[in-house]
Amino acid sequence: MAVYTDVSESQLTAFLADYDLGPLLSYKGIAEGVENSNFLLRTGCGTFILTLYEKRVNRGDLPFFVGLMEHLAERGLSCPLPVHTRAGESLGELSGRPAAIFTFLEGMWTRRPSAEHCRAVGGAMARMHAEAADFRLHRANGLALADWRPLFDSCHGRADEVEAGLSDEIAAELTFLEANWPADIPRGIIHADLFPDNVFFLAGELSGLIDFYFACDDLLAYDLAIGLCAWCFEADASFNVTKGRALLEGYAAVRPLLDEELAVLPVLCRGASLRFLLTRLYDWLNTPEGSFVTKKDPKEYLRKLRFHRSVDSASGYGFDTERMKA
Ligand SMILES: Nc1ncnc2c1ncn2[C@@H]1O[C@H](COP(=O)(O)OP(=O)(O)O)[C@@H](O)[C@H]1O
Ligand SMILES: N[C@@H](CCOP(=O)(O)O)C(=O)O
Repeated sequence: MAVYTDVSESQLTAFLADYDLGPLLSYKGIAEGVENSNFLLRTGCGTFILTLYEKRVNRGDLPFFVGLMEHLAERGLSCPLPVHTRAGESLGELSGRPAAIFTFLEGMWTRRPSAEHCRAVGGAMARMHAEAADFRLHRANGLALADWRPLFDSCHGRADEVEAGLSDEIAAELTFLEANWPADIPRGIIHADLFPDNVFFLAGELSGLIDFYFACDDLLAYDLAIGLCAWCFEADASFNVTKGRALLEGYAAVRPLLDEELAVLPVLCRGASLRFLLTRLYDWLNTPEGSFVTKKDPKEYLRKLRFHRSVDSASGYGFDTERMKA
């Protein structure tokens, strides 16, 4: 359960006094997510999400995140909208943390993604990339290649507590990625955390995207690599090529992929795996015992990383150039 900061009824009532949302009826911590504290909030005006921003979110980035959600919603992409105070503010302070209230998005995330879910996610990701292209704000990726080594340095001494030899394996992977990371492929604003728990479906249709708090400027195909990692593996760590093909086809139907992007997909997937391996490793070693959060397993991403090392072209992810041209 991700609630790092407690909120008392009197604090919340005082916070809500700036909004036109009617009286507070109830609120409770949400048992999902790992980054921020989220509460399901019911007021006289309906159901909302209250978010208190925690460790990895910089205050200075909040206008980018909130503005991006507003921009995408204006373009017809379904995502939470910040609720404004009577004074027009979308960000405030609650229990010593930056805080905001968002509209509630109907739908549920899927625990068992099918190929059709993957196709829908690919399409939504490509639409997000296209619609965000003219968003006025920018944000460098705070978890890009250059940030992985310092993150590793902060926990490499204890990495072997998770698996023997892990420290050496990560060090070798970092060296490979630093020497082989692509540069000259299309860039833009990416979601950077489009995992199944951040995509809602309702009656079988994709109903919206949430959790834009890693969104940033980066390689568009890196978002696809994150998607392949997050959506297309089975519980036994095998890669499902049918799901991979569906995700890539769903994306390419909206924004065709360049040969240069397809060529570097295996490297981008290795990078995406290492990025989530490292943040999970850091959290695994540093989250205090007794915290109200379900820690995510770093070894899941070690297994994914090892798979990507065996792939040498986009066809290994199911991409079929002839089929896409047909
Ligand atoms: N706008 C929203 N509408 C409905 N549910 C939401 C909304 N925002 C968050 N949630 C719920 O809160 C959970 C955690 O939100 P998320 O943004 O993923 O948190 P974190 O930033 O901590 O990862 C989601 O899995 C979802 O159940
Ligand atoms: N998706 C990341 C962790 C970030 O969690 P989220 O709740 O913000 O999606 C992972 O799986 O490691």
